[in-house]
Amino acid sequence: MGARLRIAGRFLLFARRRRRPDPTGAGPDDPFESQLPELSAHVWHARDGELAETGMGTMARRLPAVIAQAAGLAWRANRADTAATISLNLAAGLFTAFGLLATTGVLTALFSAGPTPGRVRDALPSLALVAGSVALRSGLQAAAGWTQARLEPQVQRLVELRLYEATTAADLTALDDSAFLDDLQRAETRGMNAAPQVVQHAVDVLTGAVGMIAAAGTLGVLHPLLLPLLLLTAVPEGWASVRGARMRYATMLALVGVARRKWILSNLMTERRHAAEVRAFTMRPFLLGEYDRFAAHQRRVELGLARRQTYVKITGDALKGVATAGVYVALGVMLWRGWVPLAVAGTAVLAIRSGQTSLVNLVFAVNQCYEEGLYFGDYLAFCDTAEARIPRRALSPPSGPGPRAGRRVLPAAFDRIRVRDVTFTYPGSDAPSLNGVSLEMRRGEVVALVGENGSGKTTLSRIMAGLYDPDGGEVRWDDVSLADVPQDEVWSRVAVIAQEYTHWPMTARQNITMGRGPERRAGGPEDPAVLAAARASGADEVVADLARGYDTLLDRRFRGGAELSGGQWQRLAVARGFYRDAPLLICDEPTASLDARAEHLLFDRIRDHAAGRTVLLITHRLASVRYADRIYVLEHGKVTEEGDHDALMAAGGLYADLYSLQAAAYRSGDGV
Ligand SMILES: Nc1ncnc2c1ncn2[C@@H]1O[C@H](COP(=O)(O)OP(=O)(O)OP(=O)(O)O)[C@@H](O)[C@H]1O
Repeated sequence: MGARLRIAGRFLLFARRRRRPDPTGAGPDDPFESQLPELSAHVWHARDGELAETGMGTMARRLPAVIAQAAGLAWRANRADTAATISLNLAAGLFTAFGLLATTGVLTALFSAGPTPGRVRDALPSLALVAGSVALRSGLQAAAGWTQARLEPQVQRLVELRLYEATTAADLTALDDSAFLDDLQRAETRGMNAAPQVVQHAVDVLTGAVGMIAAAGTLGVLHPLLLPLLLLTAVPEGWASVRGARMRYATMLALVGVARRKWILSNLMTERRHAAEVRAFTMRPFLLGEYDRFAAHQRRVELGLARRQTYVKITGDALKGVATAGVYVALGVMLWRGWVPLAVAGTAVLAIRSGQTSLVNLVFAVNQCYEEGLYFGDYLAFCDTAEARIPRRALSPPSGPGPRAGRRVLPAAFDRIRVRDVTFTYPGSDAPSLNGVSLEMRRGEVVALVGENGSGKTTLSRIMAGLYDPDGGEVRWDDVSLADVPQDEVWSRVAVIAQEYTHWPMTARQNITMGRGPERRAGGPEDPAVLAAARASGADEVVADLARGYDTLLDRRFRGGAELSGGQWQRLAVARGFYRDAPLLICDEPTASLDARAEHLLFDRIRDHAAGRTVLLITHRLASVRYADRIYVLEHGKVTEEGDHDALMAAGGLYADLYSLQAAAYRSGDGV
């Protein structure tokens, strides 16, 4: 009963959605080119081909697969609840059929000859059977509703985990790929939520089908001609539902790019970190105007959808009315001709009504199951794509004492790291960002990478950190190539202080340990490693001013949360790098936000830190680079100069130019 009410409610919502007014007359076929040229790229319409497949035949063909997927998902989420949901629904259907057949007994007794009290008495046993089967059916349906309600959150959890497991392990370049990001958004915002819906609608399909079979079986028993009449009423309803689903899916696909742009713009207008710039650069009218442009387009497309859906619904309803009238006329003719007795005709009317209700539910559930199945299909396709983009060597073997055969281990105390002839092009880029780069670092050295903006320093550091795989060439720690080592093992041996680091919305301690260190017990001493890292980076001074010290939550969006300045955040980011205590420390512009004293101190600390370890330092502050053991100058993805400060100054190349420029600015006293 609950399931029926839910279906009926959803049907009303669905019908209401279809009946929205349409003042503009625009539809999803509107040319994007004329209205939103930036969204006309083929990537936004990459799935157009799929639409052509979505018809009644396609639905019939694909539905079993969708139901099988739903069943498999539910089975993995919880076997007992899945088995209970299916068997309880089947049992409820049996009792529906039984109740309908028992009704014939009631009507036969009531329409027989003889005095009324006697006829009523004769009908009582059948009546008791009808009442009993109705009560049992309701009880079984309620129990099925309960097990189904238990199942849905478990399914949701399963699909969420799969998606996030894939996105956090996928190759980093996947997240630079706009097609991947589009698919991710569709999978996350729509596809993932479709999973429990698919399971729910698959159960509704089962319930509707069982109810329908019960009614059809009863009609077949009563008179074989009645069965095709019932099925006739299904065709218009089915046609209208399938067309409606197809239109909605087409619209969703057409709007996916617009939805993503709107989402990006809404973030820009609501996120705290953009708020100051939005005001200072008077970007408000621009952002609002852009948002409205996309929203207006979306509204036009959706109104067009509502208009076309209304036509389809009206046509479907009219055809269904004609078919139902035909059924009753046929029943009348059968009665008139004496092919069926009155009691059977009475039961047939009940069975037809019950069958039609089940049919409406079934058609609606099939339609919803298919529609949600399309979104769920997007989710599954995305998960497959994302999982395919997890490098095969990404993760260490889950258990066991050592690496699997063929896997190498990075030497803990390496002598040297060699980058040999590394080439790398970002996906979708024409020009390589690195073109045959080679360099060498020995243990205990501070090696600096310098070069103008866009010369490839960050890209190279990411390859050395094992975040990107080079297209050509290799990185070796002694005789072990990074390509032969599980990525998570590389990451555990490298600490990166990134140029664009995250302001983790967590406590100051968690910002340093990033979930690695043991949580301090209340009142217990602070982890000495946290204290040492904070001292080395100057984060200890930041924490000393926080109301709850290391336990202070660093996010103003939460009550009691604190906010830090850019330089204070950077000190925490540096502390995070030191805390990891890895043999290779990569510092990409670690002092960009630091004041002069903190910067000077930090370069000293980095040199201290290098003792026994190795540091790759990327910075534009060339005064700090002069003490590096070796300096590599990158230009347009190639190493053009190499040596220590004195050698490079003597060479008189780009390094000498840049260094002299900075030094002159300081000497003249008017440089900034
Ligand atoms: N995610 C990306 N996708 C495509 N191209 C990228 C990406 N990141 C960087 N690039 C390109 O690669 C080249 C090198 O960029 P990289 O960030 O390595 O330079 P950089 O030397 O670190 O610059 P900066 O001094 O400004 O930090 C640039 O031309 C840049 O446009």
